[in-house]
Amino acid sequence: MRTAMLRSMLSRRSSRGFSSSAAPERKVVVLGAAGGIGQPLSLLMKLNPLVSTLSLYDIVGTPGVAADVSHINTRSKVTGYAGEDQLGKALEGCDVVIIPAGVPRKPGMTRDDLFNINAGIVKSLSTAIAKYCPHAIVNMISNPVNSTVPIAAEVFKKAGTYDEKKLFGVTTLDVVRAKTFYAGKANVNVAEVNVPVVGGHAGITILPLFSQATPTANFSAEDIKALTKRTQDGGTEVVEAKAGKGSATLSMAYAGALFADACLKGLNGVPDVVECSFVQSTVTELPFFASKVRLGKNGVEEVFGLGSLSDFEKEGLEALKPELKSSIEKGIKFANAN
Ligand SMILES: NC(=O)c1ccc[n+]([C@@H]2O[C@H](COP(=O)([O-])OP(=O)(O)OC[C@H]3O[C@@H](n4cnc5c(N)ncnc54)[C@H](O)[C@@H]3O)[C@@H](O)[C@H]2O)c1
Ligand SMILES: O=C(O)C[C@H](O)C(=O)O
Repeated sequence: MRTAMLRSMLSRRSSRGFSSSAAPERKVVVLGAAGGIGQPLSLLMKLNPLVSTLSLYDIVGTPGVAADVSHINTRSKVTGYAGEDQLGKALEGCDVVIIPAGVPRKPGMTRDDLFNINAGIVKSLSTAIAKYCPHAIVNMISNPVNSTVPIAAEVFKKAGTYDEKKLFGVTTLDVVRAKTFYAGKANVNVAEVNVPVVGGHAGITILPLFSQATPTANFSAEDIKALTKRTQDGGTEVVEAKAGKGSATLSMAYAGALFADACLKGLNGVPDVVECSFVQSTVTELPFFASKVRLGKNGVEEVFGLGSLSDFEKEGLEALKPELKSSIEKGIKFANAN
């Protein structure tokens, strides 16, 4: 897609209520900016008129990405930071921190197989966030999200900076996929489709609520089962197609940019910004759970309940709880043991 088209698309989405010159100053940082997700996500954040300062951090490779992205003639000023000694500068004054830092899956792996490497990365980045931008909104992309979000929460609690309204596991890609697959099957305009996706972000913990999808479609139980499975296995579909060269990067960058844009709109006081996200929750007995949330000036303004579920979805909900509970507990245990 040509840059002008992308820019106009994003600015139409983003500037509701603001021209870019009237929008408040907002600093956004991408941690892991030189990676497969980080690079296209940095591009999309550069196109977002709600961003005034774009900070790009990675352990290596960020100067090149930052120089490249910085030539795009949009509002934000871009700075690249490479290596741990520059992490503080990258984070200072940030309103939104987006974290796609960490290793991706290869075929045959589960997201939990990434825990051993990514848990440590997320823990050290969260420690730095608590120190340098304790009031920032955090968008966690690094897998396994079901564990990395609880890790960040524990780190922030220990540092005395935890604000449950400001920590988000990014599950937007599940919603993006559910919308695409539903629209394709129903043969309706995907731009008009809405599907809540709840639970977590791994396998059966991803629970799309097709009974609440709009516009409604008359699908058989078998169709719903197949759509649910395809949504749950969407990440694996990409991992297998990439055959060892990583997982979803482009669709994830799109989803990450959508979610960060929603957070910025919320911060800027745009009303009725609602997205699904994995947050601290009392919707079920689990301490973290993805559901629809309303975003506002303080981050999460309201966590919505699940609404009415079909019998199939009720079964899915009960089935996902043990796995999600154990992934959450694994994250909490790691953060407190190390
Ligand atoms: N939430 C989701 O829906 C979703 C979707 C796709 C991928 N992911 C996850 O996102 C993560 C990144 O995927 P990718 O394809 O971009 O991987 P990648 O390997 O292409 O990029 C990761 C980047 O992180 C950087 N990095 C490593 N340690 C770091 C640290 N301590 N600080 C800063 N940067 C660091 C690497 O240098 C690299 O540039 C993976 O864990 C993947 O599973 C999540
Ligand atoms: O599947 C993965 O490992 C990456 C990501 O979580 C996804 O859903 O695409």
